[in-house]
Amino acid sequence: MSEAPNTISWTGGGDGFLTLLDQTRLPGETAYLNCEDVESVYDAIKRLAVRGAPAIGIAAAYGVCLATRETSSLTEARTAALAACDRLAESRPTAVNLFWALERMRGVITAMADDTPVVQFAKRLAGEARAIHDEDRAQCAAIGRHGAELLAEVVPPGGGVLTHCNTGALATGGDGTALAVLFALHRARQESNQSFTVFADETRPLLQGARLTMWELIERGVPATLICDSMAAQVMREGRVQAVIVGADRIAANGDAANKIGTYGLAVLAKHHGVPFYVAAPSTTFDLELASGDEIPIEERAAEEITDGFGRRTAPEGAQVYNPAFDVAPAALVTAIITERGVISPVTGEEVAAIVGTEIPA
Ligand SMILES: CSC[C@H]1O[C@H](OP(=O)(O)O)[C@H](O)[C@@H]1O
Repeated sequence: MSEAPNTISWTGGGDGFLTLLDQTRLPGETAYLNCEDVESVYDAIKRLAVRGAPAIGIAAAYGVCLATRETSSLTEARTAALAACDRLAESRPTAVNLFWALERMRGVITAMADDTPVVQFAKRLAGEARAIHDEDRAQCAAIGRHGAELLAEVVPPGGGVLTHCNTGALATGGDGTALAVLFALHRARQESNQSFTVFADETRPLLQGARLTMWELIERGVPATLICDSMAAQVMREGRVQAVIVGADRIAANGDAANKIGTYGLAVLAKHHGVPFYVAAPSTTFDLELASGDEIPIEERAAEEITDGFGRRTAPEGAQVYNPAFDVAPAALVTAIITERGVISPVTGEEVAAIVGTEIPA
């Protein structure tokens, strides 16, 4: 089983640079982007060269560190870093991890004493970005542990688990969220040869499932079957799936979870077929200021992602297109939310508050 891909890495100290595995080139090419300014990080997030709620936050945190290059005074460095936070916050609207990470960087920027040398300021920023990265890595491992324990009771030997989009090492600073659970369950079952199959939805329009999840699962030796999004109902009806597990980009205080478009439909299908539906996400994906999923901003993306999705135009000129990148699974359809702090079940505002209502580490 090969190691996790090097999705995001920072080279150097305060004057370092960010390297991103360009996910738009996978699985055919393993290509890296070296980012030395804020705008290149903004662009990488915008076009999903780096993607996935936790990974977006981590990349943005490192992006803020790039703002201090070419500055010679603390005032100049602080102004540039705060402007970087504002710019990176404009990249994508739904994944709350982006805004959580930027708020954390703003806290460091504003707390810095006025007589701090620029070199020390830059070093402190890089240290905070690295801490955000390291914390997410540990959160992924904990989500994997909690989730594998839960799914071990639900997925029999030779059973199946369906997942949507990509929630692995490519989407986080560690092994992933939903995929971390599946990697951990696979490791636990390897010794007794009681494996299971992952059914990966291709996840139109950008095919994160076909391109990225299948790549991660194959690389890690996890049995996987690729299906079209439209096949999920049939696969459940045939009894091939004993659980559905997905990630999240923003979870409201009542447990409503926004995730890649198509997730809401899977939650409805799972309910209809009596299949448990799990969401895996770190506490940094919760937005307790939002009472329900109705308040979660849903990103709409370019029509060309649908009309030109296979390298050629597949829809007639002038076709009207609607391309929401996310939808919301209501808490009532979610069996449990698996976090690094434990499992939220039943999914109610009270249970959410009990597990993540405490102070989210700053
Ligand atoms: C571990 S969070 C992954 C989450 O992010 C994905 O969205 P995108 O590929 O647009 O960044 C999708 O919603 C995944 O569940």
